[in-house]
Amino acid sequence: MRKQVDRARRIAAFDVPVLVLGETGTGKELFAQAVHAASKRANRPFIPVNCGAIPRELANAELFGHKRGAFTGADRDRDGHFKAAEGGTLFLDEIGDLPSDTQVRLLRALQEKEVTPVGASKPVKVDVRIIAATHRDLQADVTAGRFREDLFHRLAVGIIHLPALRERDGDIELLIDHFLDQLNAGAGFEPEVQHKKLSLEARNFLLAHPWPGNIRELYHTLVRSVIWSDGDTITGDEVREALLQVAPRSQGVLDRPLHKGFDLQALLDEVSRHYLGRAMQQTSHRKKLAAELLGFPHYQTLTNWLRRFGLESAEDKE
Ligand SMILES: Nc1ncnc2c1ncn2[C@@H]1O[C@H](COP(=O)(O)OP(=O)(O)OP(=O)(O)O)[C@@H](O)[C@H]1O
Repeated sequence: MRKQVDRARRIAAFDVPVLVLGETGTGKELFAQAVHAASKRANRPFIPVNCGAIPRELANAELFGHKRGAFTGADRDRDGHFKAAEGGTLFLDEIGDLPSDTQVRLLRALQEKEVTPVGASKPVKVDVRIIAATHRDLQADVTAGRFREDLFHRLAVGIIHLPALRERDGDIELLIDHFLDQLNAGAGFEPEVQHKKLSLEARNFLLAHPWPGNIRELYHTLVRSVIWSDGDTITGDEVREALLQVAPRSQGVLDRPLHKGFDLQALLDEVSRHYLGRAMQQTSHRKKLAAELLGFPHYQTLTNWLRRFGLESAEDKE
């Protein structure tokens, strides 16, 4: 984590695109804001955009703007997010969700420093720094042909890789104390000052949890613990109750309705893909360890499966 903070500091000083990778809730947006705040663009706008939330057919118009009459419903000229971020930073979250023609336009914007609004005949100059982020394995998306390789390299000039909370030995405890202090000091609650502490059991439970939702999940679990606990000492049971368990997506594979069009092979592929991805992530892409975790007798088997599912990544090691 320290290495990534150091990297962010250095990158901030150079006006290059940045790609922030990390699971959900690891602090990608917070890092993007920090890079912006430490850059020479600090007093210009920081515009966050969630690419995953834009309907595919509107992606170009949302980002680059459109002219009146460019499509049904375009009743006037509209500026896009690029224009809004002029002179500042555009934070493109979930960049992996952008449709391929928008990826082409974005690459052009990065290379030529100009964008063409939908329906316009001439490009306009823009001065915007792009910070992109994704929780997906973008390198695997490139290998599988879902994300443009040229755009990936262009964005990854400044690359920051945020570790999952469970990989940050010792930091969970620091964050627990930090958030608890914040909540005790008020943080918008009534009564304004509290003296909530964690029992040893509660603390040990929090330290042992794998935190798939990372820092966001830890923070909200603590908020619920503080609100729900009766006394000044938060008990193990209260913390357990405050932790909202989200069932992993693979759960329920045995309960899918059997109907016409049911595709057993697709379901098996979904499960395989899920566990392959998890094994690679958990072993920091060390294939021998991942093969062992998955119970493959030979590690070549894993290599074959990764290829089959387009999950090979430049980070893979023996
Ligand atoms: N180092 C940190 N210290 C304190 N709070 C943090 C830290 N990192 C992240 N957070 C908090 O955790 C929450 C999630 O952070 P953020 O939104 O930056 O994550 P993200 O990786 O962009 O998530 P997503 O991929 O879901 O958009 C925010 O409330 C943020 O303030």
